Amino acid sequence: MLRLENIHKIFHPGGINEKVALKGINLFVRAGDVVTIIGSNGAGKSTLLNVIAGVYRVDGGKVILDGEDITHWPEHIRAARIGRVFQDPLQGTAASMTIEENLALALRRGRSRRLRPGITQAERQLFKERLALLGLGLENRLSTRVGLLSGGQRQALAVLMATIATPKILLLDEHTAALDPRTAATVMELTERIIARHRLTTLMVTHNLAQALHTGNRTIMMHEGRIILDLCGPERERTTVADLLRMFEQASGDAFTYDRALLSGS
Ligand SMILES: Nc1ncnc2c1ncn2[C@@H]1O[C@H](COP(=O)(O)OP(=O)(O)OP(=O)(O)O)[C@@H](O)[C@H]1O
Repeated sequence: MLRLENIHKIFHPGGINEKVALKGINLFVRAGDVVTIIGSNGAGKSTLLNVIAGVYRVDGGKVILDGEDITHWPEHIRAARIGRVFQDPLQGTAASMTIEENLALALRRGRSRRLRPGITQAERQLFKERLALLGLGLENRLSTRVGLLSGGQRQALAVLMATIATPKILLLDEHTAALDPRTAATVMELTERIIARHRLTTLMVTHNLAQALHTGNRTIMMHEGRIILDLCGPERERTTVADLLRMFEQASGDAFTYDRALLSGS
């Protein structure tokens, strides 16, 4: 489904601030895989998602999505195939637009740059059905401006927006990290439900090591621009957070340092 071949990304090449953020990433993600991504600060996790989404051009390597070489496609063209949710609830939704306008934009993303006048009855029905699945009562508030919603409601809407056109791949970049723990748990539960319902191939960056192990079917660990660990199957099932930290130290020769990491849990 997604194949990354020898991806290199260098920021400010040749300058005094040169930073090699990705150093030859090779990754094959099968259709339906839900891969969690963990790693220390500055490991390259967000850069990796940005390279897949087309925010950053690569300095070497290929991005192949569903058999198509999308390495040189611009971000807005990839957007029709790639759903994305960011850490900041303000980033994925437009505050001054209503819930249904946001969903209409998401549904038409990458297809037409114009917002067609009006929203059809069939679209409105679809929005209501999908919003009802969130269980937050938003299906009765289609004309509410998104700026009036809570952070959690807004992030739940962002997940719905990223998935309403059934993307080939869903990219989640610490999308619950800015929420309080209870709201984060609710949004995570909704996210898992949506992924399962549409069997979405997903890459999810998380700072929560326990969550990384119990969400999805595979966990990769990054450090200094490389993938240093790739866990799936029975080996992953047996792995605890303490094992992960030990594995990190063995593979990187470093202590795991991550300012937002949640290390508790098994
Ligand atoms: N736009 C940019 N310009 C210059 N350097 C960048 C840019 N984006 C990221 N970097 C650098 O590239 C490296 C990887 O950053 P990235 O944000 O991908 O790491 P990360 O694993 O997501 O880190 P964290 O979990 O701390 O957010 C870091 O050293 C970072 O400072």
